[in-house]
Amino acid sequence: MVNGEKLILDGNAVADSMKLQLEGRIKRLKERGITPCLATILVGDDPSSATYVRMKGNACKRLGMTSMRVELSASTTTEALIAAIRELNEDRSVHGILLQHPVPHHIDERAAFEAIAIAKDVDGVTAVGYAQNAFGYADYPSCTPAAIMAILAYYQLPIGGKHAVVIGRSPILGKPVSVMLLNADATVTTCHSRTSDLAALVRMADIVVAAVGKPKFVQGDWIKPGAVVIDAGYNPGNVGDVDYEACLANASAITPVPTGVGPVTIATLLKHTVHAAEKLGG
Ligand SMILES: Nc1nc2c(c(=O)[nH]1)N[C@@H](CN(C=O)c1ccc(C(=O)N[C@@H](CCC(=O)O)C(=O)O)cc1)CN2
Repeated sequence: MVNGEKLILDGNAVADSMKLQLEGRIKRLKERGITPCLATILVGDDPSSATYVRMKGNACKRLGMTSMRVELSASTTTEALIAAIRELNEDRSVHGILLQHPVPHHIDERAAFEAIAIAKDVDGVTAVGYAQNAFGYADYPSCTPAAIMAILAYYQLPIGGKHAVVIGRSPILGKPVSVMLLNADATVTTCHSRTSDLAALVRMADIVVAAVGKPKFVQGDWIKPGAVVIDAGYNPGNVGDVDYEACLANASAITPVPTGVGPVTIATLLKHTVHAAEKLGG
């Protein structure tokens, strides 16, 4: 979509084109008696997480895939969560496993992520998955970073030789998207809470990726005229990490929230699950 000279990067259009490409693959799997199945694990009762998990289940259903929902109480222990993950690792009907982040604070989330079998790590959260992504050959790179790359590719926005500034260094977003942009030949600066003069660094960026988890954090006057702005924020109330209207004034292209990175994240998860079903079979 074009707004004046601005390109509004439409995540629904990208997601629809990805899902269209999956239809034939799912049909062929079903002819072999295999229905791709995503297992989602939700721990606790965070309403946003419950919404995202429900959206993932619904997206599976719409494409003729199945989903298995595991819901554990907020008082679940790390050990009980790992036991549930190991059961799913052994279940031949399950092709992909997604542990919804965040989990309650008393749980060792890293240990739980590491319990996911690499063959079923369709969310790209294990250390092995992360390392494979860093070397550029992961089957299943983390979904939101892969979604960001898919949006840039769909709109043919050049990455090579560009200066990308990533705001955030989380293990499933900021770090992996930094390495993916680096592998696509960008010069990457990864910023975080201890970065000094963040605004000055962002002003030098050709591509800005906001992955900080703070509503409307990125200010319009931080954006260099003509920069591409990707908002990977998902704060309560469907508010992104970017002050959209203010950043739109300077950007050449920008993702909105909602309907930007979010739908492509889910389409990426489906794509990874179909790929896992093709590899693992029934
Ligand atoms: N294990 C994981 N946990 C989390 C991930 C992840 O990739 N793996 N990402 C985020 C949130 N997230 C998926 O889980 C997510 C957030 C938002 C959307 C989305 O499509 N949002 C819609 C609007 C939603 C609404 O209408 O309520 C949009 O942007 O249009 C998808 C996925 C945290 N945890």
